[in-house]
Amino acid sequence: MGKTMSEKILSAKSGLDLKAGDIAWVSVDKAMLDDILGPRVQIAEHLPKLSTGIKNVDNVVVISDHYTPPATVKQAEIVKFTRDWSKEYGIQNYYEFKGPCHQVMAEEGHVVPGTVVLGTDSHTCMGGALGAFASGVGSTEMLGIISQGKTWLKVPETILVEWAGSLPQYVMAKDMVLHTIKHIGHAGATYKAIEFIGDAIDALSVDQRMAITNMAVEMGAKVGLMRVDEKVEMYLQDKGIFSYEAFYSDPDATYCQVLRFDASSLSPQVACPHEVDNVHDVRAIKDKAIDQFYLGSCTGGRYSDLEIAANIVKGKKIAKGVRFLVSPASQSIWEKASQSGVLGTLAKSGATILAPTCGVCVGLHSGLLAAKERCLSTSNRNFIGRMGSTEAEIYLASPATVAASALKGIIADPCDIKE
Ligand SMILES: CC(C)[C@H](C(=O)O)[C@@H](O)C(=O)O
Ligand code: SF4
Repeated sequence: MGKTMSEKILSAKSGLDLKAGDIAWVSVDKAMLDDILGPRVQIAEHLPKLSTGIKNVDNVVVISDHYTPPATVKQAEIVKFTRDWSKEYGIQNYYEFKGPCHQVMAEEGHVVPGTVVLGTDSHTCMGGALGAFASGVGSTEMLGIISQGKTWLKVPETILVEWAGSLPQYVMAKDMVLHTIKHIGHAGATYKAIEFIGDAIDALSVDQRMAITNMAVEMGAKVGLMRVDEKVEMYLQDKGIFSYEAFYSDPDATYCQVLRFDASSLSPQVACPHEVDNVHDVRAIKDKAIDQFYLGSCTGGRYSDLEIAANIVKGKKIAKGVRFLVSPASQSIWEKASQSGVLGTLAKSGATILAPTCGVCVGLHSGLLAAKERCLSTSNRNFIGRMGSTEAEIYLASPATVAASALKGIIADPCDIKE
């Protein structure tokens, strides 16, 4: 009987012939610790008690991203602690102020097809766009991983999601994943793998594919996987990565569920307060007044996100009285968007450009919402209190929808744009 990508990757990393449901010790190729759930939580305290220390520091990546730039002394202390801990243990792969960890992991070449990448952040699953078994784990589990170089995992069953057809103009990958979440639900894929295939997936850039795998966890999924194709190969070559073993699901692999969608008939989607699966067509919600628009995060702050937003606002001004915050998902995206003029176009429209950070997305600093305010955001979570006041409302949408809406100060359908 054929195997899925998950079964093949975990079989290779365990040395066993595994199938969905099996539990096995699996070697971990890259362990990512972020500043919020990394060293400062149990790990620094208990690691010295383990005779092993860190099994292989080359496999450990530490990224300060939630508290950078620090907005309080406490946050600065956490970043300093994370930095000092990494230095004490000789960890070369330490990054700070570079942007959200998942974007940094991909950009710095730490996510490789056919490998197991585990991180102390739930959106680690974004790495599945590069054909890696990438997933979030807790701090205690991470302590075991860095000291043993392995962990035990149950091989997940796989839900196959096929997106056929081709996206209409201004309909994006974010709309595809919001529509998928609407059908599967915020817990419908608990401990499953979701494999995304189809012409509309293949047509996406790697940047855009990452918006989809990033939100696999918003359906409860362990991993979100996509095939390694020539676009992924080019992305990796650009990072100097040429040798790896990519795995592909067999034609006769077994799936626990198969969902098929048509991208050609998809319209812009929006997740309404206060659940990520409270998804509706924008045209059913539009005209709702919005106070703050946010273009950023590891879900919607990549270059192609900024570029489509800049193309929409070019030569225009955002609505009076609203805020349009833009935070590139990494330092290198910031540089590229600065050099290309994309950031300048956004700024000229009235956007406020912020440093690459998690802060706005997770309500730790920058862009906090006051009571009764509404935010339309390209990020991935909209639960109560996520971005500031518990009396604020957060709507999740694509970069095109956020940009088109910022021009009007209300939720607007980008497909209504007159060229
Ligand atoms: C690390 C943690 C605070 C959280 C996560 O694990 O995803 C955060 O990054 C988020 O997006 O909610
Ligand atoms: S940008 Fe948001 S979703 Fe991504 S890692 Fe940071 S806090 Fe989490």
